[in-house]
Amino acid sequence: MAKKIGVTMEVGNDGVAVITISNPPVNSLASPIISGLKEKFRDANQRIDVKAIVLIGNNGRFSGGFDINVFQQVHKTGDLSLMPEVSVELVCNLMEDSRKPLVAAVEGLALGGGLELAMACHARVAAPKAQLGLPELTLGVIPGFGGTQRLPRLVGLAKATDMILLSKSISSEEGQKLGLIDALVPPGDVLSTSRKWALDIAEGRKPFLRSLHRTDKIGSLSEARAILKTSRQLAKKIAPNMPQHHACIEVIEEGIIHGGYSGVLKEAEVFKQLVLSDTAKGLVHVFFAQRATSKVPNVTDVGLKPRPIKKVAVIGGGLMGSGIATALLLSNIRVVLKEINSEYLMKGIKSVEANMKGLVSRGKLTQDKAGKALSLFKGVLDYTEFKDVDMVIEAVIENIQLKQNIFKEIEKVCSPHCILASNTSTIDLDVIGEKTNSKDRIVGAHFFSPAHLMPLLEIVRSKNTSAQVILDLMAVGKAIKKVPVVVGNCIGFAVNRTFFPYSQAAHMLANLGVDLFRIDSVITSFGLPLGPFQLGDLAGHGIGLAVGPIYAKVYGDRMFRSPMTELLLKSGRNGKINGKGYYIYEKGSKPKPDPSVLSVVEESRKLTNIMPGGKPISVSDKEIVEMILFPVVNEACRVLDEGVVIRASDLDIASVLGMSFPSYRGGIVFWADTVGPKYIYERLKRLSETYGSFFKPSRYLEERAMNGMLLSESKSSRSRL
Ligand SMILES: C[C@H](O)CC(=O)SCCNC(=O)CCNC(=O)[C@H](O)C(C)(C)COP(=O)(O)OP(=O)(O)OC[C@H]1O[C@@H](n2cnc3c(N)ncnc32)[C@H](O)[C@@H]1OP(=O)(O)O
Ligand SMILES: NC(=O)c1ccc[n+]([C@@H]2O[C@H](COP(=O)([O-])OP(=O)(O)OC[C@H]3O[C@@H](n4cnc5c(N)ncnc54)[C@H](O)[C@@H]3O)[C@@H](O)[C@H]2O)c1
Repeated sequence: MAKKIGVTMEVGNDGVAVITISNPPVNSLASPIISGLKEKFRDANQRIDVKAIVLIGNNGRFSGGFDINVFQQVHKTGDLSLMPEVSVELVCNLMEDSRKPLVAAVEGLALGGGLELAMACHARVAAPKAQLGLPELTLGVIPGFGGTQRLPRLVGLAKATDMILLSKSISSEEGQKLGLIDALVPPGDVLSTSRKWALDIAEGRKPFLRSLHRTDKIGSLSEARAILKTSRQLAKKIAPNMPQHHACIEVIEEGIIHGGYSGVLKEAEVFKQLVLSDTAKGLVHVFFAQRATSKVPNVTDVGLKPRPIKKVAVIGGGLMGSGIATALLLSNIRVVLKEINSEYLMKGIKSVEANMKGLVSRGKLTQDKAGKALSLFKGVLDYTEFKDVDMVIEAVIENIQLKQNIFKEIEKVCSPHCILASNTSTIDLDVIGEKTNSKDRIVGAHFFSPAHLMPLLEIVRSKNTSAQVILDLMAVGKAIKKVPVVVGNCIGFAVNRTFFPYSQAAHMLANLGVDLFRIDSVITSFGLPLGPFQLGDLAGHGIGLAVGPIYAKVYGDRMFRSPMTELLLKSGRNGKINGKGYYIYEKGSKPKPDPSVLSVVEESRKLTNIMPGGKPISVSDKEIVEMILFPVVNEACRVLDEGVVIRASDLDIASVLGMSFPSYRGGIVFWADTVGPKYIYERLKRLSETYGSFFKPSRYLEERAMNGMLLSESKSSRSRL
């Protein structure tokens, strides 16, 4: 059925014109909606039978804001004229300055431009639990329909800057306490109350308030300056590489000093500059890339329905199993946790409890909800409880035989519809399921540590996994608030495989004489939260040593073998776990670079002996970024070439959510396309001539560079999924 897009107006016998936005699913403000709104407001203002106006969104959602597809079109074409003029003509002239009162009837959500339209009305009536916010900064822009000026005037400057800079939405209940919402009424009464409110304003029983004209919540100039100073410090901390946070504060300040209308004009100007920034391009790409992961050919488009998953068994209560159990419990899924003996079981149960406690102490979970989640949890030492579980997630130590035996056992005790998932990081799923007759039910559920916090879930599909099982796991992933990305079966899957050259390149640079703390600092300035050495400390060097040979077996032709990890472990440094790695870890303080680790580095340098002429190489910060991240791009090319991901943007999302690659750079492939495949190819070629095959450009990269194609272009990519 075609989507019904448009704006309608109906005038009732009471003289109230109800203007309705219809653009499923979120009533986004696409161009026809904006022109429709202009037309209807003009019409309502001219008609003598209209005394007052109510603005509402169709199907219980006010509006999800400006149509983000338009940003994407502007990015593709560079044509800013695609952005309609809204903030003055529609929002100020036709709405806020209208002679007839205007009330917003807010249901479901009012986000971005949606909330901005509501704030231009003369009152707001809302249903309970509606979501209100200005999330524009997450898209690399600032609110552009007057939100930077009206929100501070309605809720106060401190709260408004907090909501805008952190893109935090609030509920309509909180909105009412703050003064953003004038009345909170049951869902069925929103429209009737709004009509009455609009008439009350028209007939002088309620005040005719124009948000932009208000000053009562702004405070004195010195108070405002103090708040903006704190906001600038916050922006520097949370978004050092992004322009929109600072730009937004400047725009808010303009309105404080020179008045709201002046602020609106500056807002429109800055908004247009930011739409074309690289940051906006990256973040808008990530917005759509994340949603695209829900579309899996032959899985989500063949009429299958996800089956309900109510009870899950987790085998292994170590680091991963306890995190996975926590994530499931938090979404009200019953969990049985199986361990090998009561001591380990108690440890696993305590870890789950500690995870919950951590969330409560950080204000992310109420004590009540934690208690409810734990009431769904049971520890076991045998398979009795497995007979009625809908899914098993195996998270025992990385041992092929052990996993094979476990799958053989659970196949016998679980029901024939039960999904059999493994959280393995490195073992081929076909091998894990080798001893079973249920290969279609075997699937990888690859979580990232800590599993209850990290947002990515790689769903690993073997050649036998059924579409129904993939769909069910996608639904569970969403239910536990992860972003599921379906990937193919290979060593390292999509994320760990793409990023295995990350630490190896760092080791090569360190062995070439570059200071390892400088490497970490250059990479964090680029935007990754941890440099490769600190990341190694966090994961634990024992894991690095165990996994190395597995990768070497398959990708040996492009590995840099460094003795540094082994030397590090020999010197008693296993990273954060034992308080000592490249950095020193002390409770309550930030990791400190440990100068005494340099003797380990020196020893490694002697053994590898790769410094040209025995002297440290001299490299710029830019070269460090390239030498570390271009090999990652090179591996990403192989992942695309082999069809390990369905589309390039899936790898972008996986890199952002699994490796914390900066979202404002759009993910690993998007960033590489911004830099240019030809440039990356030429740099890698030069590097491979100097430093060997670790840097050798892949065939896919070479082809794209030679043909002037982007890495993300799908022409020759062959998905194996
Ligand atoms: C000038 C102004 O100041 C500028 C702006 O207003 S910029 C826009 C500000 N608004 C936003 O950032 C809100 C973005 N949207 C969201 O956060 C969420 O989509 C939501 C909370 C509205 C709904 O979430 P949810 O129900 O989980 O649905 P979700 O899957 O995200 O979206 C449903 C569909 O609507 C689309 N959509 C959501 N918001 C959209 C928007 N503002 N524009 C265009 N499409 C949008 C999604 O792309 C998705 O499309 P698909 O089905 O084809 O993949
Ligand atoms: N550590 C990570 O960052 C990470 C990330 C993703 C995936 N993984 C994978 O997750 C799995 C578990 O890793 P981990 O780091 O949690 O290991 P871990 O050593 O912390 O925990 C493993 C647990 O499994 C238990 N166990 C062993 N045999 C068992 C059996 N027969 N029945 C029940 N319990 C049994 C052990 O007692 C132990 O508590 C591995 O396959 C690993 O590759 C690890």
